[in-house]
Amino acid sequence: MILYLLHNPSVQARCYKEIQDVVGSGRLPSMADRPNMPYIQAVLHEVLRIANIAITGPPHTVDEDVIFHGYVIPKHTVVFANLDSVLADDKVWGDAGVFRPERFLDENGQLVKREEFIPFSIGRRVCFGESLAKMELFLFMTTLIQRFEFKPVDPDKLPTLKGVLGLTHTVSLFCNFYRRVSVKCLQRRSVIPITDTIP
Ligand code: HEM
Repeated sequence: MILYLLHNPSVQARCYKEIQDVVGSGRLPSMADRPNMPYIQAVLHEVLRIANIAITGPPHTVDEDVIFHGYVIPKHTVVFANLDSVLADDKVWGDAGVFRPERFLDENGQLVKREEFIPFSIGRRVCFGESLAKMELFLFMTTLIQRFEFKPVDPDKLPTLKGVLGLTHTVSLFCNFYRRVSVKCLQRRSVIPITDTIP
């Protein structure tokens, strides 16, 4: 998410404004704030869609012969579900390659559920940690954006959005964290240590 915020400073600014409007600077964001922060939720959805970390999910096998779209998949064949075939499909999203959080908002600015949003897969083996992951992402990102502004190390050269495909789909990121003035208002025990540049 930090990488996409570096590339989209106006999105970062709008996230910060929503945090200021709903939480302010005097306390930490909590899960009780989440329903009141549709824009940040839309940004998280868009990051999970466009930068899906588990493109195929783990391997599964079919436990009986299956005919799928005219193809015979014999019993015990190892199969991978290509989640990106939906998450990055222009026929579904129109402009799948574009980072556009608004696609998850309705005309009133409220979060909309899209059945094609499947970064955690679907069905019986859907990700066991989906709720936990969404909660962690919300709390981590709102807390970080409340305290820091993310800026590229070299303003003339943004880090690449191109991912590295391995067991998971990942990126390498170098970025500067600038402490926001408002952080002074937070209680000391809630201040986290920082370094200027994170790998
Ligand atoms: C952004 C974060 C995460 C993403 C995108 C993600 C995505 C996925 C995907 C695509 C699968 C494969 C589902 C399938 O086989 O069809 C999966 C499985 C699984 N995930 Fe996650 N996951 C995330 C975080 C977590 C976390 C935080 C936990 C646990 C604390 C977790 C626990 C699991 C488990 C246990 C399975 C296997 C479920 C099963 O086979 O029944 N995941 N996840």
